[in-house]
Amino acid sequence: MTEKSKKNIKLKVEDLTLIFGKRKKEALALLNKGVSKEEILRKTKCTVGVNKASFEVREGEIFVIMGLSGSGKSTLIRCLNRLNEPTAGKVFFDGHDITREGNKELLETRRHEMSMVFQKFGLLPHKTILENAAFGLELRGEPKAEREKKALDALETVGLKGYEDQYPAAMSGGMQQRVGLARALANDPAVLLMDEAFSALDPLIKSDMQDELLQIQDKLRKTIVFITHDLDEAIKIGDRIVIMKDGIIEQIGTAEEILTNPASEYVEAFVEKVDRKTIITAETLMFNKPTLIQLAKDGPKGAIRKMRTAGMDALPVEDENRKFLGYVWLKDTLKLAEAKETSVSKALRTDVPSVYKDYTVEEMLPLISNHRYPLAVVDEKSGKLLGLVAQTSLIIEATRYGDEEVNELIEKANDI
Ligand SMILES: Nc1ncnc2c1ncn2[C@@H]1O[C@H](COP(=O)(O)OP(=O)(O)OP(=O)(O)O)[C@@H](O)[C@H]1O
Repeated sequence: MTEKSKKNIKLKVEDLTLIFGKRKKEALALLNKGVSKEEILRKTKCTVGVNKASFEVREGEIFVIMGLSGSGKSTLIRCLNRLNEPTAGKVFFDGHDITREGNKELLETRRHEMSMVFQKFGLLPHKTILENAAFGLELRGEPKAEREKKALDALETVGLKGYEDQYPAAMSGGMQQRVGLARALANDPAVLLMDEAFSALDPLIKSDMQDELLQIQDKLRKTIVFITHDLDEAIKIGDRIVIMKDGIIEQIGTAEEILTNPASEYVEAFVEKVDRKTIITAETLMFNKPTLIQLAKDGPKGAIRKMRTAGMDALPVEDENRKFLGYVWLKDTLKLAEAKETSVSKALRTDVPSVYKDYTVEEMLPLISNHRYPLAVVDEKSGKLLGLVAQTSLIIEATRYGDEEVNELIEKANDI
């Protein structure tokens, strides 16, 4: 798959279950027999918070846990640093099992390896912004000068340089959350756990914070587990997304994987209203074994044969290194054949747009208006042709679920 899948596994969660209530053992036994959450509540008065969750978080990714209220997201993230004690299952951090750590070891892990950013910021009102940002370091006993230096760096990273001496009450919600983030970053943890960190913010500030987080992530490449009930937020910031319902993981995948291949009716209903244009990419839509013309081998006659067999009046051309060169049209190629030319190079049109595999439908749509052939998808580095995206696929994706632009697009497509 992608580069990311080759990276190290930072967190591994195996069959994690958390049950609230006194009769946990009894409830767990029922759960293992397949009894439902409602039935378990009725029989034992215990609530199943998380039900046999398993997943892996890769180093350097933003892993989003998403679900409606009560689906178990907070319970699950709090199991990762054992703020909630799992009833069953394991949590591995860098290969060692956190669920077996003693109190001292656990405290070390929390202070050094995993920092949490909360929805309600959790700032101390009588401490300055600098002291708040340095608070995690103070807890772990770092000398003042060192912790202040690290806290200042972290404040700069989140765009709060110059505010060090202010107090939280003087800051807006967005700024307070930046301090919360700076405090977590100052610890330089391997993993950031963000529990609905932006949910309390106004929409515009929320969007700014998401952008900010993505920029910070570009630089720092932390492993981030991020909880949200907002699907748009999950799609915007998540490298991969988990969708939870009733404590159970319904699906894990990239936004695109989830959208193109929802694992259940629940997920399908959930993602139904998402604007697919901004998510579906060339990589998903392309057919990757297109008929093409090799400039060094195929003369006009060979090219015409290929076009007729493929039923196309234009085909892409590549050189001997499989680099995409452009297109030839049937009508031009026929003229070359008549003139007994031996190469199609005179018919080659190089002024055609090509796209990379991460281009979204939205980015590709403007390219269809004046070109009648499929769009060439080329490798960003080598220029090799990876595949072609048919214009009809673009239109189908763009117009799914009654998009308003449907008529306009179909008209455009008919014109060309
Ligand atoms: N301390 C608790 N005692 C008993 N049941 C709890 C407790 N905390 C959570 N639950 C229950 O566990 C389930 C999962 O709750 P959790 O708070 O993890 O969901 P959530 O997806 O984070 O929801 P929200 O977005 O509302 O915070 C729910 O059924 C909830 O009622």
